[in-house]
Amino acid sequence: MGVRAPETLHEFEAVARGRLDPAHYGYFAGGAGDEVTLRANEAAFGRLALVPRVLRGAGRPRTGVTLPGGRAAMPVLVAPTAFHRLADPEGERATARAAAATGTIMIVSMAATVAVEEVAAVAPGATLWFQLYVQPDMAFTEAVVRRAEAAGCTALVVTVDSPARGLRERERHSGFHDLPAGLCCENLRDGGRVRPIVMSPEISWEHIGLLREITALPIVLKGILHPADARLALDHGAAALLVSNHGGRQLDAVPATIDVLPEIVTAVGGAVPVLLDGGIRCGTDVLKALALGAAAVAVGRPVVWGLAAGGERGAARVLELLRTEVEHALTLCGCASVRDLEPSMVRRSC
Ligand SMILES: Cc1cc2nc3c(=O)[nH]c(=O)nc-3n(C[C@H](O)[C@H](O)[C@H](O)COP(=O)(O)O)c2cc1C
Ligand SMILES: O=C(O)C(=O)c1ccccc1
Repeated sequence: MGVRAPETLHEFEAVARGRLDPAHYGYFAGGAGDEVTLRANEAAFGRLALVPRVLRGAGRPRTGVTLPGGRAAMPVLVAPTAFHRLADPEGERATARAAAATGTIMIVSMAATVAVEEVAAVAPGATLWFQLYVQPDMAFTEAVVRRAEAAGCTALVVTVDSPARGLRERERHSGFHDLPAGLCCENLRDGGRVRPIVMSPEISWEHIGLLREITALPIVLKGILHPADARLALDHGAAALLVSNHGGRQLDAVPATIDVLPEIVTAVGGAVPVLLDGGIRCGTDVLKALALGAAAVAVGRPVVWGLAAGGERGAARVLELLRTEVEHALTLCGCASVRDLEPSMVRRSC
């Protein structure tokens, strides 16, 4: 039997599933509650159609984008996901090298299993942003921010959809409870111990104000779904917003991200870039989000599937697949760059 290399993101998931410990697969794949939102993210893209333009003589499209935290060669970033060493022994080192090879930005999770300094050191060509859960102990939060700055991260992505952890049945049933011995959240080391990540309902806009004073890094707020919060984010000095429902892992029954994107884009009114993650599984999904006003998107699980299927090469292949699919779809839509996409090129198909 010939073993063909995976050629789509869904094929990468199938290969990863076969290679991962079932408990770890359950952790990566699962969502919260009945997984309504998890399914909705992908399904909502399926209900949208692209309407191409013709005869524009656009030439070979440029896929690059410029964002507050730097430039990316394609409008697809690596979303922050925890625990990459469960998928591959090199963990986040491999992911960062894959991101560097594709010329895109990796958002390093606060819950990474390799320290941010080491991720930066082994992937010198990578542009890294750091994802932060604000910890109630602001002195410790500041220490983590300083580490990210010193490691060379160029933006701070503050996750705001997690005042508590989502209730994840699949994770529980598949038997994932904790990291195995030898692995820990390296960015939470504090002297001789590793602190647990606290998801606190006490975190408020005041903390975002404090962060603004602590750091000069651009702050991206991740997990905005309500237009009123998008406006508050602008008032509090956010440099960009990331429309996200945490891949359906926090509150179940929230809308698919692509369905709320237009409202958020309208509320922001061009003041800052709006990014989106959740359910992006191919190049045309990327074009749909960009046409509806996203400046870029991010992918979470697909990168983990690449990593589990083939380490650094697998993760790089997933990102390269997306890059070529985006370039090809732009060509077929008559676009010279991502800036030529506009809302009239997307319609509901059912
Ligand atoms: C296994 C896993 C771990 C995640 N860990 C984090 C995290 O540490 N911090 C964070 O802000 N978001 C985390 N997320 C959410 C992702 O950043 C992102 O919002 C989501 O995965 C996007 O959906 P997608 O997987 O459909 O692309 C995680 C998601 C997954 C699947
Ligand atoms: O699993 C997650 O989605 C996540 O965000 C997380 C947060 C802290 C530790 C581990 C994972």
